[in-house]
Amino acid sequence: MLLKFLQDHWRHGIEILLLATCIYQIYRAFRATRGAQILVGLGTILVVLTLVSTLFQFEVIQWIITRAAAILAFALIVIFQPELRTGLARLGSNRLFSFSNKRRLAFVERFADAVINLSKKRVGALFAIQRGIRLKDYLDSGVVLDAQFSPELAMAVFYPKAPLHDGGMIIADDRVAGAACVFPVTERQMQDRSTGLRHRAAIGLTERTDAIAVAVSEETGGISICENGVIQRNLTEKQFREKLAEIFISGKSNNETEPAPQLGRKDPLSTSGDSDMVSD
Ligand SMILES: Nc1ncnc2c1ncn2[C@@H]1O[C@H](COP(=O)(O)OP(=O)(O)OP(=O)(O)O)[C@@H](O)[C@H]1O
Repeated sequence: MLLKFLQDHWRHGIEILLLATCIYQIYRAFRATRGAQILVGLGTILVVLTLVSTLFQFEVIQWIITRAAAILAFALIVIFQPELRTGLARLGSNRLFSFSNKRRLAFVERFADAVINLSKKRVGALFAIQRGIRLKDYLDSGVVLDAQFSPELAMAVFYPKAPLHDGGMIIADDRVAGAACVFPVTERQMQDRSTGLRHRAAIGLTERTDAIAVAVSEETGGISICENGVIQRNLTEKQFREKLAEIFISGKSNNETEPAPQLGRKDPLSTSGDSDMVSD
């Protein structure tokens, strides 16, 4: 009986699985974009209208829906062109870092040390770490460096009176690609009205790309990490190291919460001990 059912319907099963995977991947790629809510709203209206008109046989509404569908599809492509670009770029990106595991581990240690030192000294900073999607357009807005990343270099760049402190640093393949880069600021309304431009730029960049953004607040020393347009603010030193390990070493996305290996806590620039971050 069960065998017969499987024989008759295995194609449908695979079809449903394929469709569900596609819809989920498209949803994942577009969910952080500006037009996602509008699309969901429009889709819901269309589905409800179609169901109601079919159920009650409202012929005029059915006629309008069929005629309008093609025009609507074309209009949506034009209206949501920026979102489509972002979404398709995310879809094509493998979200992996192109450098080897060993180099990645060494970089994560150095990067964590750098951010924690900046935080302790309350030096404001913004980093973007490139993954699958290239950040070339944003690099063009700043100054190209192509240098080995080190906590000392990060401190020198973001030191308040340094010429390159304004803007963000782009890190690609564990090297500093450039600094003083301008990132796109999110257009979303923030629940927390105190979220300034640095943090909005971190959110904006990760909405449009698969990069990881890290911001250090000049005001409070708070460390924030941003992935897929979702910001986690005021992380403690331990939380920050764990989050980095989760992203770089276990390769988890920001919704997956399995504990990650903890990184070391050496602190080459700081004179103080291993205390946790100052929070807002
Ligand atoms: N679009 C942007 N791209 C990159 N960096 C930016 C951008 N906008 C602002 N910044 C950087 O952020 C700095 C501080 O901006 P602002 O004070 O509004 O941010 P904030 O989120 O309140 O951060 P903080 O807590 O450090 O004050 C600016 O001096 C500039 O260096």
